Amino acid sequence: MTTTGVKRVLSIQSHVVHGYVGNKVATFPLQLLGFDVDPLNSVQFSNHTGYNCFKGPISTEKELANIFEGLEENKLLGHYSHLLTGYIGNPLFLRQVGEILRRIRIANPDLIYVCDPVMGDNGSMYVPKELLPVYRDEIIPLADIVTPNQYEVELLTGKEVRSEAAVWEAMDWFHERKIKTVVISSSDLGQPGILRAFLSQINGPRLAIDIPKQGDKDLFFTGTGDLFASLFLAHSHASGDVTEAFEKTIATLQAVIRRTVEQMPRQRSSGPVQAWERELKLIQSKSEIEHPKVVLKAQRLN
Ligand SMILES: Nc1ncnc2c1ncn2[C@@H]1O[C@H](COP(=O)(O)OP(=O)(O)O)[C@@H](O)[C@H]1O
Ligand SMILES: Cc1ncc(COP(=O)(O)O)c(C=O)c1O
Repeated sequence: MTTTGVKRVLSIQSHVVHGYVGNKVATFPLQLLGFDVDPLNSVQFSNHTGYNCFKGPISTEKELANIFEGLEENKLLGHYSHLLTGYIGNPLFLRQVGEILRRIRIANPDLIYVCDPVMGDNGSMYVPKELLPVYRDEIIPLADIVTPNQYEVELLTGKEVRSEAAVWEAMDWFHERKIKTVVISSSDLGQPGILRAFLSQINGPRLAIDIPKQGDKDLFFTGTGDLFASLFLAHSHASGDVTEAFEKTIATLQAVIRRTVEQMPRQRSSGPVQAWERELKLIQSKSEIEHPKVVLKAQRLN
């Protein structure tokens, strides 16, 4: 089956009952941007792992193989234009994703694999450390597009990334593994109040966007990386122009975060912001997902 003109994503990520991370944050934007989404849940948690506690099952590789068998026996694999993977909580499940990818690529050699190697943020891992070698040695080399954050780049390359020169060196680490497009969704390179996002393409542009940090200094958001990956998948498919895809992705993220900050139930002075108060105002941002207004432009660096 040919997937020319088909927009259908198999999205293997977390499901949370409350809040917006993983498949809960990726599905709505992809659907609004015209994609059929087939969510396959790697875990089913009560809420994301940044709350005081989280409960719920982590899927096993056997459960994944079983669901996949159903798709395969019904000859549905050729229907996918994209595979998107995010939060996965078990190394054997992740290894099974590699096997699934090989089988979907047999059915559709044009499949685009977008890998968000979700492992942690700000210097700490929130998945078992055994996932790192599986991502690094088995899964990342199979990807077309990767969207790590700064910390995940450091884990994968085994090198500190604290300067722009180090960013480009890290980009080459990915390109040497034949990954065409690498997007570092955010980095803190020491410029106060600024997050810098980077994009590099083999035989293509090297881009950076400076993002003024929204919210108080120590306020942070969860699900933004997952939202980034889903939006970038959609916009890069819609436009052959990777600069436009990068700018639109950041534009929507900024609008969602702005609304989230503005609609926080109470002011920062009344104690630390609770995890539920920081949940992204995703549904309320429908219009900015459909029609991103680009304010922050990309700088071309090559
Ligand atoms: N405090 C913030 N202010 C403005 N933008 C932010 C902020 N936090 C995250 N973002 C947006 O979210 C995107 C994803 O970044 P980030 O959340 O750091 O990724 P990850 O969740 O993978 O660590 C960034 O490109 C940026 O557009
Ligand atoms: C269950 C789950 N999925 C996904 C994520 C990834 O979130 P982010 O998009 O902020 O990287 C997290 C982070 O805490 C999580 O707990």
